[in-house]
Amino acid sequence: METQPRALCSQLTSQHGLCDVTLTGAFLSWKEAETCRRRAAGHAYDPRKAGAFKKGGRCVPLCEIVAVQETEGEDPGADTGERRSAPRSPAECNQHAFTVSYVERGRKHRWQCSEVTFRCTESRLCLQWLQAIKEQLALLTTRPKRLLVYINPYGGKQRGKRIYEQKVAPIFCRASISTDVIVTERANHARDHLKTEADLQKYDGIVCVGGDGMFSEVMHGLISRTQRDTGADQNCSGETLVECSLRVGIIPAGSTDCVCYATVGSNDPVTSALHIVVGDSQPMDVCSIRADDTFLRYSVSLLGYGFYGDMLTDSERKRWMGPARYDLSGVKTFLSHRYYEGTVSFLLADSNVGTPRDKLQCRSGCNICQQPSADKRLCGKEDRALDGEAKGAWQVIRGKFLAINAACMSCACPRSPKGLSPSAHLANGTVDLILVHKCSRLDFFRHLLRHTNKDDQFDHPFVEVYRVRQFRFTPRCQETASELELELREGDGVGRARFFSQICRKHPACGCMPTHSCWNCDGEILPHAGIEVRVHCQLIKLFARGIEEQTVFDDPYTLCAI
Ligand SMILES: CCCCCCCCCCCCC/C=C/[C@@H](O)[C@H](COP(=O)(O)O)NC(=O)CCCCC
Ligand SMILES: Nc1ncnc2c1ncn2[C@@H]1O[C@H](COP(=O)(O)OP(=O)(O)O)[C@@H](O)[C@H]1O
Ligand SMILES: [Ca+2]
Repeated sequence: METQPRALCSQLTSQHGLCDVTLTGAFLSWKEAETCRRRAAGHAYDPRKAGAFKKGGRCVPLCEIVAVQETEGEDPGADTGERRSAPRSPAECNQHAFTVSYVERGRKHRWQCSEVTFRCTESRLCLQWLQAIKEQLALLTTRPKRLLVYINPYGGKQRGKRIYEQKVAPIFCRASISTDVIVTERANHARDHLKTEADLQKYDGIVCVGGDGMFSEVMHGLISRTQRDTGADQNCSGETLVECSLRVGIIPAGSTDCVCYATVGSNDPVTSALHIVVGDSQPMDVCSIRADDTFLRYSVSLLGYGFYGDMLTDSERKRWMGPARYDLSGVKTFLSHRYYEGTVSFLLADSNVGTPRDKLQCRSGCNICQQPSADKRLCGKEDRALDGEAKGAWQVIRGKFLAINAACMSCACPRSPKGLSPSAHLANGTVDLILVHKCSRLDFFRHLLRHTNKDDQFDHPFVEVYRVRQFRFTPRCQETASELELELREGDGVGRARFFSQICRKHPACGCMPTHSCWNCDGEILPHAGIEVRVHCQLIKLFARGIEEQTVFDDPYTLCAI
C-alpha cells in the first residue's frame, strides 16, 4: 500500500519575513507567521508588499513547481531592496537557503516563472526541505526530462532562435530538462529528420519553435514515423492511424501561431515553456486530406478554400514582410471578391459532440472531448465500412462559395481571439465545416469583422456551418456527369432541392473569374481543389492543457484553503 508522505511544516524566513511553510502531498504553501512582526524586527515597512502578503500568502500545487534548488544564504533584505538598520546578528550570518521556482498565472492565460527563497539557520532543516520537495517532484512522472528541439530561424519575425535562447532555454535548464537543439537549414528539414533519422527512443517529447507551418512539419514527421514504426500505412484510405506517443510542445515564434493560441490561450513563449516543463498533455484531432485516392497532407487548424486559399497564395510572395503579409494579402483578396462553384458533401457528426453554434467552448478538461462517441470510434475509418447506425447519410450542398473553411479546432489567434469557429473542439473527433456562400462585399466584410468581436459570425443567411466527421469537395470544373448523378442519388431532400436550384440558375461562364482556388492547409498551399477529408480523433498530443477557465487564478494573491 502506498503511504502518503507526512506533511512538513516549519517557520522559515522569506523576503516577506517569517512565515509558516507547509508541504503536503499536493501543495506547498506559505503565509505570514502568526508571530511575525516585520516592523518589530526593524525592517523598513512597505505597505504594498506587506498588504499583498497578508492578503494572500501562496499555495502552489506541487505539479506547478518548476524546480527547487539550494541557494546562497544571502541577506534577507537584499532581494526586497530594503535597507538594513542594524548590523547582522551571528545567526543571520549563518543562514541556509533554498529557492522554489513555480508557475504563477497572470492575465490572459499567461504563465510566468516566479521564485521564493526560504532561509533558516539550521543546515539540517534546509536540507530536509530540499529533499522533501525534490522527492515530491520526482513522483511527477509525466514531466519530460529530455527533449528534441527544432527551431525555424526564419518563422514570423525571424526571432525564433533568440526567443528560444533568451526565454525558453533558461526555464528548461532550471527544470533540469536536457535538450538536443536543431536549428533548421531548409523547409522540411525537421519533418525529414523526424521521419527517418531521429532516435526518438531518447526523448520524452519534441519541441518546435516557430509558427503553424513549423508545427505542421513536425506533426507530419511524427505521424509518418509513428505509422511506419508500427506498420500502419497512412497512404491507405480507411487505415486506422496509430496515435503518436511523444508529445509536441510549441514555442510560438511564427506569424499566426494559431495552434499554440488555441491550445494554451496565449502566444507567449514563456507560458508555452512552462506547460512543457509541468508535463501537460492535450490530445488533438488531426484531419487527413486525400485527392484521387492519394494521401496529401494532415491539417489541425484551418483548411480553407477560396478566401483563405487565395490569400495564402498571394501572401507567400510577400514572405519578406513577415506577419504583416497576411494583412496586405487579406485586403487584396477581400477586394477581389472571388467565388468558386462546386459541391460539398459531408457526414454529420453525432449530436453528443455538440454543434458549432452551441456556444460550448472547448476548455481545459472539456467534457465533450472526454465523452466516448461514435465519431471517436469511427473517425478515420472508411465510410463504406461503417454500419448503418453510424454511417448516416451524406449531405450534399452545391453552390458558389466565397470560402469553404474546415476548422478542426477554434483557430483562435491574436487576430481573432475567439477564432474561426469559437465552439470547435480540440479532441472530439470532428471538424466544423463553414460554408460562406456568394454574397455582397459588404456582407462578407460584416462576416469577417465578426471574427474580431463578440458577434456571431455564423448568424448570416449566406453562412452555413456543420459539425462533421468527413467531407469532400469537388470543384465544378471536376464534376463529371456520373458524379452529379451519384450525388443526386446519395443526397437527402435538401441536397436534391439545392442541386436543382443550382442547375436552374445556371450562370454563363465569366472569363475573369478563375474556376478553382486552392486550399490553405495550416498555412501551406495545397494546389488541389477537389479533396476528401477525414478526422482522426486524438491522433497527436501536445504539451498543453487546453484553455483554462479564468477563475481564482486571475488573482495571483489568492490563497487556496488546504
Ligand atoms: C475586417 C477584419 C478581418 C479580420 C479577419 C480575421 C479572420 C481571422 C481568422 C483566423 C484564422 C486563422 C487560422 C490559422 C491559420 C494558420 O494555420 C495559418 C498559418 O500560420 P503561420 O504558419 O503561423 O503563418 N495562417 C494563415 O493562414 C493566415 C490567416 C490570417 C487571416 C487574416
Ligand atoms: N530553415 C528554414 N528555411 C526556410 N524555411 C523553413 C526553414 N525551417 C522551416 N521552414 C519553413 O518555413 C515555413 C514557415 O514557417 P513558420 O515557422 O510556420 O513561420 P510563419 O508562421 O511565419 O509562416 C514552414 O513551411 C516551414 O516548413
Ligand atoms: Ca475537433
